[in-house]
Amino acid sequence: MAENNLSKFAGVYVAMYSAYDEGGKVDQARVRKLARSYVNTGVKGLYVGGSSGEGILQNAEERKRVVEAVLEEVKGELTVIVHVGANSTTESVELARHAEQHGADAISAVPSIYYRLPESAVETHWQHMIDSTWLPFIIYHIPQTTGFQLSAALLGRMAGQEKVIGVKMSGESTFELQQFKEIGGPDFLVFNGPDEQFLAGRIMGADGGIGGTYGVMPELFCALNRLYEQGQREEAQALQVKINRIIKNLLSYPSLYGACKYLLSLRGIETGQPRLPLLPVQSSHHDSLVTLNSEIEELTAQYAGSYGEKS
Ligand SMILES: CC(=O)N[C@H](C=O)[C@@H](O)[C@H](O)[C@H](O)CO
Ligand SMILES: CC(=O)C(=O)O
Repeated sequence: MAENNLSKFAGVYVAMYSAYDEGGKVDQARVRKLARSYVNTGVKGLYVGGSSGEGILQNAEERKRVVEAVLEEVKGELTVIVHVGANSTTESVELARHAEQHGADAISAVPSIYYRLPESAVETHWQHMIDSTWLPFIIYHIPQTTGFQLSAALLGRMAGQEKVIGVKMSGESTFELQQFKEIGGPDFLVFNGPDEQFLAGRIMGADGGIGGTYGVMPELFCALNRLYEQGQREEAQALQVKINRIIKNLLSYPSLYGACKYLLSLRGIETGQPRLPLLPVQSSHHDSLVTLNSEIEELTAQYAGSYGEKS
């Protein structure tokens, strides 16, 4: 099994936003349209219900409706990883079983948040999810938001299980990323989290990336990934710099997701507003986002010429 994991799962994954109607309810038709828009961009798959997907701001029924819509739309065309982490273990297990029943390719989870849990509690939490399905499991490590530091010892114990195939490394240290790869071994997948460091993460051993801003520029991240794989270091670095100007711009709005969702709406893909407490974009920001959208589209067209074909 282990050898196939790398080829089955390595690659670029959009951490997909959720889509709501104008009243803020999960809108399955909109979710499907958004998921469909990523087919043929070159991405390997979708990561559903994570940070960008606002899974922790939704109740279990809403999360299930998002997952069902994505899987009905793109199952078999894109690899779908479902984030099932919820604060209670029971709810996480329920979501894990649901993801399996509906044909997800893998599940993933953050630790339970709010309580400052000892490592043994987080381990138990994850273990219940792992044991509840036959699906591969990917740890979601994002210490700057969860406060949980994944130790080398716990990672080692987790990676030693056949079902635990990888870690999404959203911490900012590429040294730690490299250590995770070393602990997990060559067949253990490490996904780069910080989009701003995609290239750095790949150089230090990441097998791909899962990121929120990929959702508004998937082709650019696929181009970056290909430049890295083809050994075109200077071109890859130049593209990462251009991408980072876009990300820096996106991070200047009241919420990153509000800005990204507005960009999508400019392309005819309506996903509603982010959920409070994540702030919506304000009308005073519309003009600058229209300009940013044109910049992204120009850059995408530029790179489509030389690197846009799916390899
Ligand atoms: C902290 C956080 O949410 N990190 C995300 C995932 O790892 C990234 O995709 C960022 O949203 C992105 O790098 C923009 O800073
Ligand atoms: C960014 C990311 O990976 C997430 O939104 O889950």
